[in-house]
Amino acid sequence: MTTIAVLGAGKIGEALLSGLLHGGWSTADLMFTERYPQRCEELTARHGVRAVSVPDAAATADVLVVAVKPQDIEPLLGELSPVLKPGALVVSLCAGLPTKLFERELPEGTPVVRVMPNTPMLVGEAMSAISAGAHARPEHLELVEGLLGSVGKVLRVPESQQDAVTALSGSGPAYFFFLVEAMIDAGILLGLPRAVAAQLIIQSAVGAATMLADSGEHPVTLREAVTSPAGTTIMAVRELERHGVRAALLAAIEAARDRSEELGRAHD
Ligand SMILES: NC(=O)C1=CN([C@@H]2O[C@H](COP(=O)(O)OP(=O)(O)OC[C@H]3O[C@@H](n4cnc5c(N)ncnc54)[C@H](OP(=O)(O)O)[C@@H]3O)[C@@H](O)[C@H]2O)C=CC1
Ligand SMILES: O=C(O)[C@@H]1CCC=N1
Repeated sequence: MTTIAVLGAGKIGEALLSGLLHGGWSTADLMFTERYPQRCEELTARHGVRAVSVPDAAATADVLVVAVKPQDIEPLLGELSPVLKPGALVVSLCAGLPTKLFERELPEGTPVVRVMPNTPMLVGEAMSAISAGAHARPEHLELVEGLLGSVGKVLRVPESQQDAVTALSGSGPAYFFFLVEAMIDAGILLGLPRAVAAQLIIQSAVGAATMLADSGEHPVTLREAVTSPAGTTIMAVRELERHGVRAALLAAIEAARDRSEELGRAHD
């Protein structure tokens, strides 16, 4: 069995560990590193996965998944480089960071796969996009597909598209959460109890997402089916257009793409 070490088990690192465990991986095949002992104890208590040092992770794991903030990458790679086993696969989940940064800081020939996942991996519904670095071979991509396939869907993309992917699906769940939060507030505005508003909106989101995923219909067709002539929905749609919600989404996602590019350039 492949052994996986998550280097930096914060939000996404913990989501990956938890998703892998739910996807049938064994605690014996998983490990993580973290900076502070208290965080290590919390994670081990929650998931039964062991905390290790970076040298121990490098000595025992077949795959090292880097999940620290982009701003923290250099010290981690400095620690990892001298202890990395030849042939070990390095998988980066870091927004913006190009594979060439890892290849520059790690021993010559290290295979690197860049991944942009998202937090729904916690419930086995991640969308992950993967790109090979210069030394990653087909079997490395297949290994990463297998790993991430146990926590959701996986797509191969050219690395040049990863900043756009980060802005769309990496950050994407946050946009939906934001929308749900605002719609629940609208229910409060209309005088509904918060718990009722939350149930109405969350189930509507689940239903809409399931229709999008299962029907194969275009979102426009699905929206049109809700929008009755001279009815309620068209009144809401007119307000969404009047307030520039579509333009706001385009600008927001472009800003996220620009930030991803900027995070990468910071390490040139
Ligand atoms: N959150 C998300 O939805 C997604 C995040 N990502 C990417 O994943 C990475 C992590 O993001 P996120 O999980 O949100 O961030 P977090 O800050 O929650 O997680 C990073 C964790 O790594 C720890 N850490 C930092 N340096 C080291 C080190 N040298 N050794 C061990 N642990 C270390 C941090 O500790 P401390 O808190 O003490 O600094 C923290 O617990 C980022 O690069 C981000 O771009 C990608 C897709 C989605
Ligand atoms: O906000 C971020 O930078 C990370 C990357 C994608 C989602 N969260």
